[in-house]
Amino acid sequence: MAFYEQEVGVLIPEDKLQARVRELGAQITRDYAGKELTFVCVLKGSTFFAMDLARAVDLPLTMEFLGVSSYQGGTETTGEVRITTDVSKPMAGKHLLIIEDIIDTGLTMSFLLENLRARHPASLKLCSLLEKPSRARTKIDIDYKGFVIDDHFVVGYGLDYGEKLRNVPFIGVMKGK
Ligand SMILES: O=P(O)(O)OC[C@H]1O[C@H](OP(=O)(O)OP(=O)(O)O)[C@H](O)[C@@H]1O
Ligand SMILES: Nc1nc2[nH]cnc2c(=O)[nH]1
Repeated sequence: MAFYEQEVGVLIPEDKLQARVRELGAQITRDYAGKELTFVCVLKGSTFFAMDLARAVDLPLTMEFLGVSSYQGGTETTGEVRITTDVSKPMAGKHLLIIEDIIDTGLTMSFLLENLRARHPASLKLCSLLEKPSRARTKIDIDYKGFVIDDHFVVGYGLDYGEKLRNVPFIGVMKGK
């Protein structure tokens, strides 16, 4: 029995996740053909998704990582978004695709879009595995979207509960919460 089975129920199973990742990868491959694409992966939550998606994109892409934190390990946003790790190169003139795990209130992405736009990229688009529209506090346009979910605090496939459970292989919900 896996360590998480007693506390985590399945919301989106692994095979459905992987199939959707392959579809998104194919779409991104078509849309960015002939362009130099840079993934801006948002730490820490998007890492599992970003690694699988990168392998599903048939283009010579560049990977950058940008750390932001606002939940501080809890289940409610603090409302204060902080950059914890910045990208390693200038972003000016590049075709950027932000890779995120979830758009919930939208506060993190609103901050990030403004921050990256100010660095004058050639283009800036957003790919998010999940969207939770019921809790949106600001409108975020998602160019590539995996799944729309109801109002659950989800875990797994990169998403944490108190910094744990990121290595659960599916998108899950906490049982009894
Ligand atoms: O739309 P919002 O309400 O702003 O929530 C979305 C953000 O919350 C999570 O990050 P978190 O601050 O928990 O950091 P982490 O990715 O390191 O877990 C998640 O990875 C998103 O970046
Ligand atoms: N783990 C986790 N982090 C989040 N950050 C914003 N929404 C969520 C969520 O549902 N789960």
